[in-house]
Amino acid sequence: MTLFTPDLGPGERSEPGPGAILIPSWLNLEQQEWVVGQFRCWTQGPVPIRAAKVRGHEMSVRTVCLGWHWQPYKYTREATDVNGARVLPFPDWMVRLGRRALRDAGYPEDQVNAYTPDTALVNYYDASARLGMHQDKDERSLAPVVSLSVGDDCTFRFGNTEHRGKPYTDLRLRSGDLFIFGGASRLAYHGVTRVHPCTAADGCGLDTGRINITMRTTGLTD
Ligand SMILES: O=C(O)CCC(=O)C(=O)O
Ligand SMILES: [Fe+2]
Repeated sequence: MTLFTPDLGPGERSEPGPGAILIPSWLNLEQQEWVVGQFRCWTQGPVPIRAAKVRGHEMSVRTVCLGWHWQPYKYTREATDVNGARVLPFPDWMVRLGRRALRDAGYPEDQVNAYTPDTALVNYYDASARLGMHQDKDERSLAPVVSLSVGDDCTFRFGNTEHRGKPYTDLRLRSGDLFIFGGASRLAYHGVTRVHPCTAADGCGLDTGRINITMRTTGLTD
């Protein structure tokens, strides 16, 4: 296991894998707190936050979706595995935020402007939640996935595109960090091996646990 611990200042970009970009403290505390406020609204419904079931087993992570509802192996407009309600729309501000993420990561302006994510998976991890190694491949588009974290730190395992095993790199994602799965890393295996309780930045808006938002492009039309 390698531990990727670049000595990065806030906002400094690094590339832990080809096309994978990490920018620490990309969101400031005020923005983090605002995102947490949005999260609290999203969890109120119409589709409540829930633990998805993968092959009959509840995940330890709980998820609420925007734009399209993710259930293992597919996206639907209605949360047919929860209460049948239509998920909240994908907010315009999140499209703008996604574009700013790509711009700050160094993407060319034409790709920045073309970036139009249409779904977000918003995960909540309590202190014991984990996410096994997987690829984000239920989307038909290979547009980059933009990930934002708020709250407690986690150990994020960033692997290879072939299988769940080594080589992988363990890196610490902290409150406010931006991570992008693009280019050759778009289909890299990844997971969360642990959450580090009581490490959240003071003032981030979340007392316990961790929120992660991944915005994605489904490639689907109604
Ligand atoms: O929580 C994270 O940092 C990653 C989340 C993730 O991989 C997913 O929702 O597919
Ligand atoms: Fe993922």
